[in-house]
Amino acid sequence: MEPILEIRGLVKTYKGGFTALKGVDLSIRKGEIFALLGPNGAGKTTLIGAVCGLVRPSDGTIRAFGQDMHTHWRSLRARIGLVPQELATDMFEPVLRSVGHSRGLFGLAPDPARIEAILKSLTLWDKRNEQIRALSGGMKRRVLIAKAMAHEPELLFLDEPTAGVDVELRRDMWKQIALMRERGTTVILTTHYIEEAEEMADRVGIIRQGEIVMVDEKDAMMKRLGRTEAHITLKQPLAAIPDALTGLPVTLGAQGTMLTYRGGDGSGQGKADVAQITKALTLAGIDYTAIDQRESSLEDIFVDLVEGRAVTGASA
Ligand SMILES: Nc1ncnc2c1ncn2[C@@H]1O[C@H](COP(=O)(O)OP(=O)(O)OP(=O)(O)O)[C@@H](O)[C@H]1O
Repeated sequence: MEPILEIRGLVKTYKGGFTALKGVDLSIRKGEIFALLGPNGAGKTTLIGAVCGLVRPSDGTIRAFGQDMHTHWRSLRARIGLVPQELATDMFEPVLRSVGHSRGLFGLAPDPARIEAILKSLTLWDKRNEQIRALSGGMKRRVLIAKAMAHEPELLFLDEPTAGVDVELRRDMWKQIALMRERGTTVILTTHYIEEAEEMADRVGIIRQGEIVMVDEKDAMMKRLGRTEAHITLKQPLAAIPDALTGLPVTLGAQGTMLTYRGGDGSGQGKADVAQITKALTLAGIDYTAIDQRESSLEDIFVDLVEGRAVTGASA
């Protein structure tokens, strides 16, 4: 199936000469939730801006719904929604009018029933007659989502949808996003909250310094890059790593009382290795008092990738 969005060789060099995107390739599948993860300044907002017409690309092509965005701009842009990080306009408008107005901007006829349903689903209906500026930060964010949903986009970008919102609202938003996906909307969200990507995304892309360093199914990424880390506290210090552990990724701490294992591949190999280590220690008569073992999360994987430690490979 043709991707719903296909970005090829996208470059953005800002006026001052800074290149924020260095030839990005990315394909988004219809109906998926795609999380674009990256640290501050990685180029996430620039990438979204290029697709939504807020940033003029310096080079590259963007195709949406099988057509070139540059040549079919108006008709394609109307099918794309954007929830930006902040609301720039409309502060003095009442909620209902502002959200309703979003349809008109994209040339759609008014649909009060739909607007009512959206506002109710975001628990904004009671606030419909209030000016947006009078709402709390979290409520303002809901208004942004409502505005983006109002014109029934097939492809929806959410730029840091839950930055600075409380846990309850974050969970609410995740539910909203899941609902949109159920209705067939393709969702691309940017986030630095790894938890958000881990919770929501089907696929994850990691962007660093204007380059996509990895794109993969979330589950596959965790499996492929997953690691087990185990710290084994020994009763008596050792002078060297026991022979029985030769060949395993084990280090001995400076005091000789802590054996650390870092290895595995997310497939269970790590756990098996740790079991083998403890068995070998017991057989060698080496006592230990504690084992602290954990599997790496998407967060660890992300930090490794961003710091350039992990091997990259998968492509868009
Ligand atoms: N208008 C601009 N002129 C010059 N440089 C810019 C402009 N907009 C962004 N940049 C630079 O481009 C780089 C990427 O910025 P961008 O906002 O896309 O990153 P981001 O990944 O969205 O970051 P954040 O997570 O902080 O929102 C940054 O170094 C930023 O300073």
